[in-house]
Amino acid sequence: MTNTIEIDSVTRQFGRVRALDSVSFAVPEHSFVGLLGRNGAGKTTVMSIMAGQDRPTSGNVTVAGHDPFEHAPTLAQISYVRDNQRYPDDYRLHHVLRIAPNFAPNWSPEVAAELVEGFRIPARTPIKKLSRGQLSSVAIVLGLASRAPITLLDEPYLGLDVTARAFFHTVLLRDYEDHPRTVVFSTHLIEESASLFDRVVIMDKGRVVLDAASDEATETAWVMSGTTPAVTRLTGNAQVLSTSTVGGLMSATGFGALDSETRELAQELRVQIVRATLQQLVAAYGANDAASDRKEEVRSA
Ligand SMILES: Nc1ncnc2c1ncn2[C@@H]1O[C@H](COP(=O)(O)OP(=O)(O)OP(=O)(O)O)[C@@H](O)[C@H]1O
Repeated sequence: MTNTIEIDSVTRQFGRVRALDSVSFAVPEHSFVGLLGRNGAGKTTVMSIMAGQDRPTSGNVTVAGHDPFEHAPTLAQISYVRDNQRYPDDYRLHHVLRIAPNFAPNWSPEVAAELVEGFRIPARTPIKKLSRGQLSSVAIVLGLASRAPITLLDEPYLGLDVTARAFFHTVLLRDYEDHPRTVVFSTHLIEESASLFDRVVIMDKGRVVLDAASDEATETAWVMSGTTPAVTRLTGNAQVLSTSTVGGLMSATGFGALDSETRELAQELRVQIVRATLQQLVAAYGANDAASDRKEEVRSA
């Protein structure tokens, strides 16, 4: 499979802050990748490098075969949605919709019209007076109606109400199926978006801590709950990412295949083992200080 985006040993230093620390991962063509992690993990930094708006301090980035920075043919293939989009003061929606197709050769007026109506974006209000959610809606209209081969969505949901988010998912999935493209999507609303992703890249403290097919990631992650001594015994040799205790009970979230012996012992000790959700997995990596010191190798269970 061809990789549309390749990030190779990328480091980005802002003064004393190392926002990205030797980050490597690839985004296969026409895949839908969830870029996840805690505040400050480095998601926006890596996305703006992919979008050609910033350059790494060291390392290499290839998008559609080129370094995207100031490379016009590559930039023309990218649609980048983030929350800091600025518009001229007197702009209203129709100004944006008139200009956008000049930058997007695959522009779909039908998708734009459907989104504008579904999001209920007011046509006459100046863009600078729109609400937070309405501003996000305008950015999403640009991001999706562009039908860019490479679509980068950085927290596109800010301020969007629950109905708007569900509507956005429906249009996004339908249009992605009809017009396949490579999508990188960063969000903190993990449960809501998990079904969209075929791959997930989890970052923490500027590093990639997990890069896997989403099914594989959750099949290999587990949550054990039971009495503290029992869970402690069972997790003795396992890779535990985070634990919490309440009274005499413990819950541990971990990653890695569990053998049949461990599962039998769990039954004996009345420890419940369930598959972790993507949200539990991301939360566990974010709570684990050791995880960002290594990148997990994914093994099938
Ligand atoms: N221009 C900058 N100057 C200094 N530090 C920066 C700059 N841009 C980002 N950082 C720092 O780099 C780190 C990564 O920031 P980034 O915005 O990539 O995180 P994020 O994962 O997108 O977070 P969030 O989920 O909160 O949006 C943070 O510690 C941030 O403070």
